[in-house]
Amino acid sequence: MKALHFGAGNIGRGFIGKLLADAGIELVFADVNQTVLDALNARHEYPVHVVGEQAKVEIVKGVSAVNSTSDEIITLVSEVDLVTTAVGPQILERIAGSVAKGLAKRSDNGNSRPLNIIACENMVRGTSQLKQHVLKALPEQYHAWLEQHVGFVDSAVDRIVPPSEAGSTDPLEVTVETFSEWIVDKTQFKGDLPTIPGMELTDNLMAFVERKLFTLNTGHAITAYLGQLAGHQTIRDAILDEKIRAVVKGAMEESGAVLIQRYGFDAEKHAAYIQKILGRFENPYLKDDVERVGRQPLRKLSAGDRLIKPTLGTLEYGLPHASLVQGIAAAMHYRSDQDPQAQELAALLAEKGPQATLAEISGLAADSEVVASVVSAWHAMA
Ligand SMILES: NC(=O)c1ccc[n+]([C@@H]2O[C@H](COP(=O)([O-])OP(=O)(O)OC[C@H]3O[C@@H](n4cnc5c(N)ncnc54)[C@H](O)[C@@H]3O)[C@@H](O)[C@H]2O)c1
Ligand SMILES: O=P(O)(O)OC[C@@H](O)[C@@H](O)[C@H](O)[C@H](O)CO
Repeated sequence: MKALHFGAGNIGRGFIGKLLADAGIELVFADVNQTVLDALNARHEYPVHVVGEQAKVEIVKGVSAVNSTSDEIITLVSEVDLVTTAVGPQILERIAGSVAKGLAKRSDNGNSRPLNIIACENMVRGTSQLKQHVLKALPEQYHAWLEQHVGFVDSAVDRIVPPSEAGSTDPLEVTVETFSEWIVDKTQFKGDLPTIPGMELTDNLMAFVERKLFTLNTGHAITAYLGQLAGHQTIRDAILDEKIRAVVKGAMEESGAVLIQRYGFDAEKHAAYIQKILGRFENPYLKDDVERVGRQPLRKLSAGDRLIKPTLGTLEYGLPHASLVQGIAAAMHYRSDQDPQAQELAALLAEKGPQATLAEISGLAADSEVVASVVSAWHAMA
């Protein structure tokens, strides 16, 4: 079996690529970072530091890499059995063009072996969104062929992988926590279901996607935003701050109450899930900056993402949302010189003020009670 994985970044090297290579799949990474590409092609292996009480270094072997903007992608897509991505939600549209060209070539070549494509991004049904971008770029004459031979499989992916420690000189080295979870929608595959140790199959993906994104990522983002406001550099320092921890736990519980109503989760098990996540944020072996976790605040404040979607759920079911409101207000205070979305957020706030800015980014009604609560929390935090 051969796979093409877009994005040789933290989660690409530290989780998805590692699982595929460990399963004996011939793996080619596609990326745009020339340093990483050159190192992968020079060494064909890299170290993964799995940190925890019993730290170990695992070597991922037998990998190679191509530039994601080169025509090699087209040939690879026409040949491989599996395409995965971990590039960031905003990049999916950018890779869709070459994926579409590769699919057209695959069809022209008469390759009717099933191909499955799995986007491993922090978003709800990211692969389905990639499919829409691919369909837009693919001439209509190939659409029926695509429906017959290409599976677009949605997934939920969970493993905290910060960038390597400052001071590391190896561009390929990656440090990961022990925990990992990759859950894919088994109803969307074409051909036989693959057996890849570490990849779990489900027919109830939405529950898992929302459970992960609206618990871990909701809490993670709020830890980052409140952490930055309180002057903490890392997620660990922030979550060890009792005031922050109370809001983060409160927000995960508020979001959890929505998930319990929506998906019928067991309340006790969900409380244990939250507790475990708090422990993961505290991990003394990982140095995860609030700036990584808070990155791209406009994405994180959008209607379908980790802050607004759970809040909409509380409105739908008439449930409390005071901690989520604190988290949204803190997100609107996020600043980073490295992050264009943080700059855009600051510019919008300066131009339009908090009420109009929040309404524009999140889709919430400007005159709603919840927007008024966020605005007042935002002023209080300033
Ligand atoms: N790091 C984590 O803890 C984690 C965990 C779960 C999910 N995720 C998700 O995985 C995705 C990637 O996150 P990350 O933390 O690995 O980010 P990252 O920045 O470390 O990696 C992204 C990689 O994509 C590459 N890239 C950018 N444009 C590209 C293109 N056009 N073609 C191919 N590659 C391109 C970048 O060069 C980089 O190597 C995001 O959607 C993120 O939400 C991350
Ligand atoms: O990757 P983002 O920007 O969507 O979110 C930042 C972190 O919350 C995220 O990368 C987590 O580390 C990850 O989702 C853990 O599974």
